[in-house]
Amino acid sequence: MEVRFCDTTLRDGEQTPGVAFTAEEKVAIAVALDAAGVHQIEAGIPAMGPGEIEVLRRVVGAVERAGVVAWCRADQRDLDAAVASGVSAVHVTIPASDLHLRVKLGKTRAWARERITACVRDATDRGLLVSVGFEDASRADDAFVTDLAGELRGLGVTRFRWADTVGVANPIALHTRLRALVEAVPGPWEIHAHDDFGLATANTIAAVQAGFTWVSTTVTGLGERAGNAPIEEVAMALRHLLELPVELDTAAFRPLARLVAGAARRPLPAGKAVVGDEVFDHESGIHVHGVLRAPATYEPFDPAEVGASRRLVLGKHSGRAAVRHLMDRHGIDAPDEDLEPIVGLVRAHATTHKQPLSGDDLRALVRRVATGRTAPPTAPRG
Ligand SMILES: CC(=O)SCCNC(=O)CCNC(=O)[C@H](O)C(C)(C)COP(=O)(O)OP(=O)(O)OC[C@H]1O[C@@H](n2cnc3c(N)ncnc32)[C@H](O)[C@@H]1OP(=O)(O)O
Ligand SMILES: O=C(O)CCC(=O)C(=O)O
Repeated sequence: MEVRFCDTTLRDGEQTPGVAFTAEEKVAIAVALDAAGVHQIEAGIPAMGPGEIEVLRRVVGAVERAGVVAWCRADQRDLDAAVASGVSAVHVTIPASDLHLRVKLGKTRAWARERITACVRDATDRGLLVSVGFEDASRADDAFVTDLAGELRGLGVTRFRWADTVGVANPIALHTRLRALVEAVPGPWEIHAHDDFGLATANTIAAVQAGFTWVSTTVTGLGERAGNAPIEEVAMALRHLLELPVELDTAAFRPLARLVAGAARRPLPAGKAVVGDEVFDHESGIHVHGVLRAPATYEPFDPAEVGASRRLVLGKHSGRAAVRHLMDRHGIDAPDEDLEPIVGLVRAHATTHKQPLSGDDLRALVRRVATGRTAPPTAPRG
């Protein structure tokens, strides 16, 4: 089974407070996502007005392989705007929880049923492909969602999105709930997870294990509040933890992450899983000792798979194997008896400077140890 990706960097990603992409940035990100092989790009919200409609038109014109979908409320005016944007697919969202229906909108479940049914009919009559999103599904009554999805499936909905809008799902309970849902209403289901408790990727994987075949992701997890499930994490976890085929160009993730980080003005953390600058660095003595024998000892996959390379760095936690390896790499020679004192100086240097040592730093420390060894003993006092 191949899992399909609907990337929403340009919709939910851009909803991150303070983030606003220009038209050029949106087109560039869409083209990069397309080149990376995502199946569908959720490119924006036509109801926002003429500016967004024009950007959507440009994205539709620029993307070659992926489908482009416009996000809509369950409102005919949003569908009008989507048609004006030139997309052939719309994603129409209806709040599913009573909290959202009653408290936020002052509406009932009957209203939701009537409204989304009318929108789906309207959209299909206009020749649009329609997916339906259940907003706040994780806090909704499962029976309501199941019944409504069953009714809508008969109207030609291409897939359903189950949204954990405020990130409150937990992977184990989610798996049970979603498996029952897929059994009751077979067909494509998409998971849209938020990361408020740091569980967006875990919940996305759990949904796939439950039978969901589409995942909603954003580059680096950009999105409302704590964000969404990061495309790079979900793709690598599907491939390596579930051993599912992932046909995306995973080497594109790192340049894509930098493109989005720049456009979003949100620096990429060095330790960001898969795409951070330093996630393939090793410093600890035991790790470097192992990696020198077999990288798999301390790496879950080959960094080359995402266009990265491993670095062995010298720091406070280094051991002799790392020091010897880096001395060899930099063409520095020293007898084995010097290794222990060199490691001691490496620790002290890293603690003082709070960064990995360069080749020149190491050379200077090796020289210091050699000088201390060969220096004549100081004369005793007195
Ligand atoms: C969980 C999510 O991420 S949902 C997506 C959220 N994204 C955004 O809100 C970003 C873009 N949004 C916007 O630009 C604006 O909110 C617009 C253009 C959609 C609407 O703007 P406004 O007409 O000024 O409405 P406003 O933002 O104040 O309130 C939201 C409106 O949408 C309605 N609404 C909210 N969700 C839905 C829905 N799924 N279906 C139908 N109507 C909905 C609300 O009832 C409210 O309409 P009302 O004022 O007629 O009662
Ligand atoms: O598209 C949907 O249906 C869900 C909208 C969303 O972003 C969310 O609920 O978090």
